[in-house]
Amino acid sequence: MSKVIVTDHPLIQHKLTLMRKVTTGSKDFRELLTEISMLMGYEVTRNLPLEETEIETPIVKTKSKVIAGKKLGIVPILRAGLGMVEGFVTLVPSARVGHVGLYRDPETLKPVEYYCKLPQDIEEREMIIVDPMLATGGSAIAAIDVLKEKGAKNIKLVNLVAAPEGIAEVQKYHNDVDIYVASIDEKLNDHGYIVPGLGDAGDRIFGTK
Ligand SMILES: O=P(O)(O)OC[C@H]1O[C@H](OP(=O)(O)OP(=O)(O)O)[C@H](O)[C@@H]1O
Ligand SMILES: O=c1cc[nH]c(=O)[nH]1
Ligand SMILES: [Mg+2]
Repeated sequence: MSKVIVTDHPLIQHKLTLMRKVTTGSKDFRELLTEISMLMGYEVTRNLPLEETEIETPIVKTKSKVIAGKKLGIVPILRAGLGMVEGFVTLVPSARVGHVGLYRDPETLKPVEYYCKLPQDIEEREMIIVDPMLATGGSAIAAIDVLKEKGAKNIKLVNLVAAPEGIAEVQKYHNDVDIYVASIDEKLNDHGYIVPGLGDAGDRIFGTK
């Protein structure tokens, strides 16, 4: 069974509270999401392998550690996932960025795919899917399906807020994918929105409502 890691660092929890507030506008919402993404990225990359390399400081020659050639790919689920990209690529500037475009049909709540562009060497990379919201789990499952079809072997999922229903669903279909979340909320409402949640993440990031 895959792991569910709740990143409960106080800074993440404080910033998430600010994001949840209905009075927080798009500018602050985006900035907070970037800051939280960096803090979550720190946890997600915790187990990257290290190797020693020879360097020279102004004082002596010495051995020091660098990340051991592990290649990363960041894949935001459009649109809302875009809000998490800057935080991750700030931490790992060499990461490639793929995009999967999915929207959730408001009636059926099923994901509809409209775009896909991924790095070519996806099978050699650790792929990190990012999306602020994991609600029914349909979008995350569809994105993981796409990555696996294109050859990805090593996938992690990073969400800000998750519903228990969505976590269970992802684990049912993809039990090899670890899930990182800042909060597991209470439930979904009748419209498939997370309660208490933070509303529609895409609309809040881009100011479309
Ligand atoms: O777990 P699910 O039930 O699939 O719901 C979660 C999805 O819904 C939202 O996207 P939305 O369809 O609102 O598209 P947007 O990002 O373009 O706003 C969110 O960003 C997730 O991708
Ligand atoms: O609560 C939710 C559920 C799906 N998508 C969102 O943006 N918010
Ligand atoms: Mg949306």
